[in-house]
Amino acid sequence: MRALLAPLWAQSNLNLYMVLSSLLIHILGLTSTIFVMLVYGRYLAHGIDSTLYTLAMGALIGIGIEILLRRARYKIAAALCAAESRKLSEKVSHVLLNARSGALQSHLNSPDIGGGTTSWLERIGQAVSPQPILALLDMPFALLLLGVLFLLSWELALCALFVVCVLLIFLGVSVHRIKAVTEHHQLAQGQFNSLLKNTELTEVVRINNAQDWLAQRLSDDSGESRVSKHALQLQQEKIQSQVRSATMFMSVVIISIGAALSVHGDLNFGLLIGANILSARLIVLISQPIQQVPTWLNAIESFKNVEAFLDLPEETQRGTKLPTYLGKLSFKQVMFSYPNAPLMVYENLNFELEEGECLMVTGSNGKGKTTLARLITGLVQPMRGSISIDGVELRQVNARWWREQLVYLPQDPDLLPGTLRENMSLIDSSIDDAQILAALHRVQLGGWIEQHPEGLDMIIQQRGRNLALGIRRRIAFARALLTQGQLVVVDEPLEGLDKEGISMMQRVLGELEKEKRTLIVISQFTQPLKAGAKYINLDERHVMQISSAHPKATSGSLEKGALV
Ligand SMILES: Nc1ncnc2c1ncn2[C@@H]1O[C@H](COP(=O)(O)OP(=O)(O)OP(=O)(O)O)[C@@H](O)[C@H]1O
Repeated sequence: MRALLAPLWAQSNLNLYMVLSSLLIHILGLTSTIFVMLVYGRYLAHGIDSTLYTLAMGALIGIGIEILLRRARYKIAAALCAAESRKLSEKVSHVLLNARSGALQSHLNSPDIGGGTTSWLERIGQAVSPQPILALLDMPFALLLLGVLFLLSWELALCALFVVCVLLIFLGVSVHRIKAVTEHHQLAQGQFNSLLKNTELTEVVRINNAQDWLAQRLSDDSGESRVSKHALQLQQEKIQSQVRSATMFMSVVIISIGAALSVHGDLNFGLLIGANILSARLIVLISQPIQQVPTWLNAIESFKNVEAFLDLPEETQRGTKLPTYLGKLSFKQVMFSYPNAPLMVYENLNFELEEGECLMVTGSNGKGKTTLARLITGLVQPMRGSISIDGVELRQVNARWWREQLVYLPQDPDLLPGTLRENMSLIDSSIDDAQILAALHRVQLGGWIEQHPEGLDMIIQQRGRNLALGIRRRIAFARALLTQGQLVVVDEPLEGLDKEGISMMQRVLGELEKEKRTLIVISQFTQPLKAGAKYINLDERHVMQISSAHPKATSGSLEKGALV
């Protein structure tokens, strides 16, 4: 809660101004009460018109100043809230861009996080906004009104206090109920939203004739979400109706007791009306922040999520940068499992590669080939054991520097929204068009780019999914080659490639090997190996050792020939 009220102590000078202006606003708020009392006491008693004009003018000036002060206070609060929201979203963006990928994915994929960073920030933004903040700032001034009411009539002040206490008890019960309803609503809404996202997979739905199935799920989940929303609205309406009833009840109590006091000569009529106005304002000041409770509950839950998110471990940016990386890589007793996954991916993985050596990694689907590439690239970290490069623990190494040492072709590469040029020079903005075109020629995309009307200015859409798979993989390979890294990791290098693409891949990998780069070729097909290449079969689940044996090629890879 303290964090949600951060704008209240963000900048002491502005906050002091807000507090002082609130004090003035509430003093000026007494204008109408004083006006009524004076009209009754002076004008009605003596009937002098100029007294009425003066009083009316004074009241109008008071109200005018109050309006101006409220407006200025609102603007300051809005600026402070916007600054706090900006700070928070910058922190969240920083974590999104720098947290360890594995930790980030498992956190965001967890079922009970309710929405994701955008909806967290949206809910927090609703609470960290001027209206709820000012309502809270105004609340203590209820004591000022109560004090003035005591000065006017202690009997009426006690009555008002009684009504306020009754109202607070009722509101307390409603707030308690609304807490449970809000939690349920957030959960139901989260499920509905995640299902809605799946409807974006329209082709899968159509190909599998899954319209009825999805429509039923959507209807069930939207029903659940609707029911919980109605329950929430009902509770909100209950709070508002309690406030309305309390206002009317307060009026009846004040007028009745006040009338009785007037009859006995203990209170004049002007005081009675003034007390009635004050008590109505009292209810407003007390109830305003309480009506914001659903917004705060929403935000508190989201804030807890954001706090856990901000605690995610970041990639090592301050770690060691080796003067040069020779290309050695070693895995020692590496154990790895994805968070919350029932099975270990590896229990004890060992291998060592010297500079310029070649390793072939194979294994059936799901045996951890891609995971091995993710461990090498530092996207995920081992639970036990060590990965070292040139004898230095990978954990200690600066993550950005390490990525510059890698030529990594993922199995399912993505491109980022932007131009092709921007995509090709992500790792180093000084890469020029000539270098990009040379890389594209190297993967035999020279003709393709020359024929394209926009050339390197072509806009990449849908993470590159609008491009043919083979083209996207070649672009990703060309982009990876631009790092000139010493360690080459290619995951299913032949996937999606045509005959020409396959011979390109064989040629380029051969060139890289001749350049003495260390090569890791990951493929579910046991490629015919070059003599001397090391080999790991991840199907052998126990201790996995390098073997120089020449595995038989599977039928899927026979015609493709040796990769390197
Ligand atoms: N992000 C993830 N969270 C949880 N489990 C995962 C995640 N990614 C992969 N896995 C699991 O880890 C295991 C190894 O997956 P991996 O993708 O490394 O296998 P693979 O050998 O590359 O498979 P394929 O041949 O199909 O590409 C699988 O059981 C998979 O379900």
